Amino acid sequence: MGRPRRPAAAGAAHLHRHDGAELRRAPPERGPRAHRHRTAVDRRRVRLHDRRAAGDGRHAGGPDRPAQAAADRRDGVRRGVRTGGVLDVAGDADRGAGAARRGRGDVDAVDALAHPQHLPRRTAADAGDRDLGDDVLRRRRAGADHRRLAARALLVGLGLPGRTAGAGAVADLRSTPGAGVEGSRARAVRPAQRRVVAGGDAAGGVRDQGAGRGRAVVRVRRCSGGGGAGRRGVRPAAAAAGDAAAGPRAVRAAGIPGLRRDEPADDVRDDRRAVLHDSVPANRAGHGAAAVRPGAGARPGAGDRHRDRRRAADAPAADAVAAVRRAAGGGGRLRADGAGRPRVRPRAGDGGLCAGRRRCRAGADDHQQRHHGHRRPGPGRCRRGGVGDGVRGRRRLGHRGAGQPADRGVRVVARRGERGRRRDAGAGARDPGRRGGRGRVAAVAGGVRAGGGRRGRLHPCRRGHQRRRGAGGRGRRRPGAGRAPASSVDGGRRLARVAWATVGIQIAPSILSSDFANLESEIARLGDADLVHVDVMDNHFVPNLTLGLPVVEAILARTDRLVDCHLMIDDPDRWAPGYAEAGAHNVTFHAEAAAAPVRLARELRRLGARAGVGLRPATPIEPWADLLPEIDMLLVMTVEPGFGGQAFLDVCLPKIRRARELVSRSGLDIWIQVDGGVSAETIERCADAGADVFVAGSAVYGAEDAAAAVCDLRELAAKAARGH
Ligand SMILES: O=C(CO)[C@H](O)[C@H](O)COP(=O)(O)O
Repeated sequence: MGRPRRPAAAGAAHLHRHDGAELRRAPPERGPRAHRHRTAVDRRRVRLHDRRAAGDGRHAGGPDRPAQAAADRRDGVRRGVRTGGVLDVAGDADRGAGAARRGRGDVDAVDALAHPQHLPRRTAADAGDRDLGDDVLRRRRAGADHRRLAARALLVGLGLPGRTAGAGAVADLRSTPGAGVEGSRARAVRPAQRRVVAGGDAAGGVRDQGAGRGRAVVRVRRCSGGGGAGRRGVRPAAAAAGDAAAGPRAVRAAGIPGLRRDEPADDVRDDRRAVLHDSVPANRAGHGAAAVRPGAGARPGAGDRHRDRRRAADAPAADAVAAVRRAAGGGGRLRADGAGRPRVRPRAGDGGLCAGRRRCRAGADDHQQRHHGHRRPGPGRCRRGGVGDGVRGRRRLGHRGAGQPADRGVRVVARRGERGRRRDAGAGARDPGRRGGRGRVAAVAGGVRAGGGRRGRLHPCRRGHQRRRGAGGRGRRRPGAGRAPASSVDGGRRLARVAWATVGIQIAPSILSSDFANLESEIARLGDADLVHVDVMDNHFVPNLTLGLPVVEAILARTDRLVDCHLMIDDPDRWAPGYAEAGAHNVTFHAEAAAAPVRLARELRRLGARAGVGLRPATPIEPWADLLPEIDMLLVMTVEPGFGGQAFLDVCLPKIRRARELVSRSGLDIWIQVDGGVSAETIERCADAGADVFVAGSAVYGAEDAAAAVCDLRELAAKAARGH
């Protein structure tokens, strides 16, 4: 038996949806049968309509909207914003208002601007309360074309779980007296003028002020706590755990038009903020608007400091938006040009001894007598003049000046009779701390050959086996130049003769093989080592766990050696800058782990470190050919990274050769470092292939005399390199 037909439409209530479609419903019949045919929404709507028709004073003359529905709608909008969007995201829309009310961002959210069919469906009950949402959406859509790329990023950002993306826009719709954008002139506007300047960051919020009073402004405010904001100032290590659960670190480019590559989640959030910010008319982009500039997001730990600097340097909001757009499109980044990287960090003193002494195996007084002709040098006499003042924690001076062509200064070997007198090279002088820099070291008969850094003479350990390396690649000995005397340990007398050398060969002992319980003394016994190689492993990128930033900071505080950080970790985009900021001389991240290597390299340089890129044995060098100008060092792994003491992989030698060819052809001065299984047996092969920085762990710390091992390795490498 069929269902009884509903009564004819005569007398039916006429309701209209917000799009104008008429809703025809049966008149409010009383009785159980009629109720069975109504949805819950229908029941409520019709009941309210009946009440209104009956002259219920509460709704007389008001919009066709029950108070509860208005509250629901407002709640929906609020939650839509909270999920990082302006309104409901597509997934929520498809699931209906209920889902939207739950305020969940959908990881697969699609671009609502590009696909209007995904705009949220609204019920008639919502129609009267659509002003805020529709207005915002309309404006967003109108402006979508010219900022499509960023808008996509925005909507990708919507897909980030609420804890991260959502926290970026904690909405707070309250009926409080209206005010403009926080920090700017407070003023009320008509509903049609509403604009969302939402986004902000984890510390930002959106407040619809005066909703329901005919005046509404969405207000950006800063607040502490909540979401990512609560992590501001927390050390990265602590934040890591939270973030691991918080959401993706990168937004996959695949399938997302406009995204050319995987983007770090943080950057996408920045883009999202920029887009939202862009919806603020220029004439209203006051201080409050500046609060949502890109980069205002809550990245924990060291990132905050970078961001704060960027923020301080940011131009007006419109410029910032443009910059972010550029960044989204072309891999650019809000950064300085990298020139004149300031790098200041505390350096430990050496108790009045020169750097050469620290590399010399002779006793302190013997060293002074033999190499300086006196028992104790005055400050500033030695190669690292000024450093050895015995003052712990003093800041290193003499940073490379802005615009200086990196490290081209020539070291000076003092002439006889000029001992202790430093020859300053003027503005082009290299940072004395950058001994291992890309420059050359030269001493020429009769005096200074070229404007060099503030150097003393070379320690004997380094003479005679240094080679010159031209800007065009691996250098040959300079024609006509004599070899440094085999034995110049004569108090400096022979230094009046020709002696030139370069710093082409560098030995970087890896503390991975040292006694971790005595790191300070283990580093102190490295003799003439150029760099201290620190292997940071996270048990994700490699199956081993070593140490992290706090230990590196401790090392930096206790040695004036140059620290070379090799980050074998996931997500270096996030963590590597912290090492640069801490004062590491060189920070190497792995090509296989970085989401945006160019951006990261630029950031590292901006922070004053050299940027290195590491390649596992199976990772080709060729894709990096065009990116060489962005980096300072290529690290060719000659073992699978993770552990010391492994056997050298000869199969990696061709890659070292190809790397050297590429670098030579580029005309750039880029170090080529080898790491893994480097020993007295293998170092010559590496040097012959073109490497110039050699990491050695077990070969140095496994030796009885670590300092002697360093000298021996250098000697072998230099000999092999001289063949070039
Ligand atoms: O990065 C490394 C391991 O992943 C180490 O630096 C390297 O292995 C040095 O150790 P050894 O010289 O003993 O091979």
